Amino acid sequence: MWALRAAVRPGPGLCRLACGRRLPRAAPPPPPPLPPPACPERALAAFGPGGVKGRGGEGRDRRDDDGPRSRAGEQEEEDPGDAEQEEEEEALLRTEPLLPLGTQRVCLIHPEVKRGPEKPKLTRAEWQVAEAEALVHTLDGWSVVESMVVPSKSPNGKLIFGKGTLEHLTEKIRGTPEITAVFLNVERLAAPTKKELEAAWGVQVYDRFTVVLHIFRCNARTKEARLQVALAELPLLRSRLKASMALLDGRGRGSRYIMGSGESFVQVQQRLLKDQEMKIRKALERLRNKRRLLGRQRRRQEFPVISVVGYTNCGKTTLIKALTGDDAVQPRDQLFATLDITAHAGWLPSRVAVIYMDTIGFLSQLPHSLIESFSATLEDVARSDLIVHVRDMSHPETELQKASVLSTLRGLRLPAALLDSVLEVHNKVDLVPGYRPAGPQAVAVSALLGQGLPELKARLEDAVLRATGDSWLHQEATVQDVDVIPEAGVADVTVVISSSAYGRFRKLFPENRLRCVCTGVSGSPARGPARPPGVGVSIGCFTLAAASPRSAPQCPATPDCPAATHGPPCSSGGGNTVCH
Ligand SMILES: Nc1nc2c(ncn2[C@@H]2O[C@H](COP(=O)(O)OP(=O)(O)OP(=O)(O)O)[C@@H](O)[C@H]2O)c(=O)[nH]1
Ligand SMILES: [Mg+2]
Repeated sequence: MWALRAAVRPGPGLCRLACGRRLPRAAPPPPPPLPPPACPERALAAFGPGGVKGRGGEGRDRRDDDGPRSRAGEQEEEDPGDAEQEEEEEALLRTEPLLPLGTQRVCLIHPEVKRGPEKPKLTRAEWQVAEAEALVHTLDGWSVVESMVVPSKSPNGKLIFGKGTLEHLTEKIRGTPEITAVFLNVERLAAPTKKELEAAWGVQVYDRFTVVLHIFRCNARTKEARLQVALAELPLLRSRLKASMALLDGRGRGSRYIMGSGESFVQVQQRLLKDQEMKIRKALERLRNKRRLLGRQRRRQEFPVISVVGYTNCGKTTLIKALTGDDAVQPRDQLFATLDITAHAGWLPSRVAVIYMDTIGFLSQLPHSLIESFSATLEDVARSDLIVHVRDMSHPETELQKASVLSTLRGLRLPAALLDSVLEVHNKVDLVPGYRPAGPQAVAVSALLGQGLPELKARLEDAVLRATGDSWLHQEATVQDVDVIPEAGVADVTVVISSSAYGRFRKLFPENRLRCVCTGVSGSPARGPARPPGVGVSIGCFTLAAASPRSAPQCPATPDCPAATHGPPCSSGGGNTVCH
């Protein structure tokens, strides 16, 4: 199994870093130009079903992405027991489109609340219109022919417009034959309101929920994301059922029983939807359990994980592409291009291998059921070592976007330390001439042009080391030598450390992948050149998966030191032990 080769950045800065919770991975001093990870896909094999992108891009038409890039996914497919489940899960996914295919010329109506508690803060109507237009443009063949901001007292109520406004709108829409549909920029339209407006305007009327859901449906590729969309769609199906029920009732046919079953048509439909919901939830739970399991494997492999979050279209994927050099990653200028959490291997300056997690973008007023169904996907964010919050500094609503992202992050109930250590990356500064971040907390970059990346990488490294406690040995001991053994997937770090510090080290990192192999007493080593007496203990650290500390037999000479599987047996004396 591949493992991290090196992790500790040499230099005085490390001494300041506090001790953390993970095993240090040491790196050889002055790092040579960095090669890409020798086997990143193996490293990435620990990622969830369909959630792995070793080298690969994104594309809305690539529904088979669960496969080749996800080793975990491949394994699942190989298991014949899974075939039946896969079939069942496929059956739960609806295929008919939510919105009509082909060209649509849309009239965008944005109801604006001018005062009162429903008046949105930190934003302006024209920005909200711009975002709604971007949503429409995300749809293939859809364009906006007319955008209108219309006063409204209660955009989310049953009566969105006053009588006069409604008449004016009806006249406008009916008098513009190019308009084939209306996008009413409200979160959800009640079924009767939708019906009423469609009858008045003579075209289909869509709300934000339906449009966003449709985009999600188009962009979801992994099974989990697709099932999440299917779950989020259920309220829509229920309200459609309600509407058709009202219609049937109007004709006096709503309560007719089917073939003596004791259930009316509507009751049958409701039951089927309930069954459907239960099955989707079960299937999602199955997939999530797999993802959690794989997440645990990933943590065992000790790769620091950096989650890249931010408002949709802020440049998350572009940044990951720039940081990893993965040419196959395909950022796209559209909202919700990324819907599945994907993992990408990269290297920090001192050859610390890290995993970047690309995440779904946030959106203000994201429909509730969508947030709910996708929140599990964001579980991975909660388990990362560091969160990078990417912001589009060229966007007029950048502050609102930040507020929206932070409120979503807070809703994820992240560990306080993780939330406090969020690193802000101010992106797209090439579009804001002379931009300087206000405080030292943020790093300004242009992911597209590669500006500011060296500083960002250095900051990431500091933050990762701080978070993972990699600095421990550098702080508490003197690192003398680092011997990287790539074929074994380990690094052998020799340090000089006092017995008491060594004891603390073993206490602090009981679950680590470290294996120390004792070879002799300092001053009279069993192997290698003599060391000055009283210097301390040299520890050979075998990082990551290749070592299996739990199964290693105990060293006969030093009870707290697992014995070597190679090299001479260790010995101790004079209060010191020499280990390799
Ligand atoms: N000018 C400029 N454009 C950028 C920069 N970074 C990203 N972009 C552009 O912004 C658009 C969106 O980039 P993505 O990386 O797909 O954004 P994202 O945050 O991953 O978007 P979603 O996955 O949809 O949430 C693309 O057209 C990028 O080329 C930058 O630094 N400067
Ligand atoms: Mg993206």
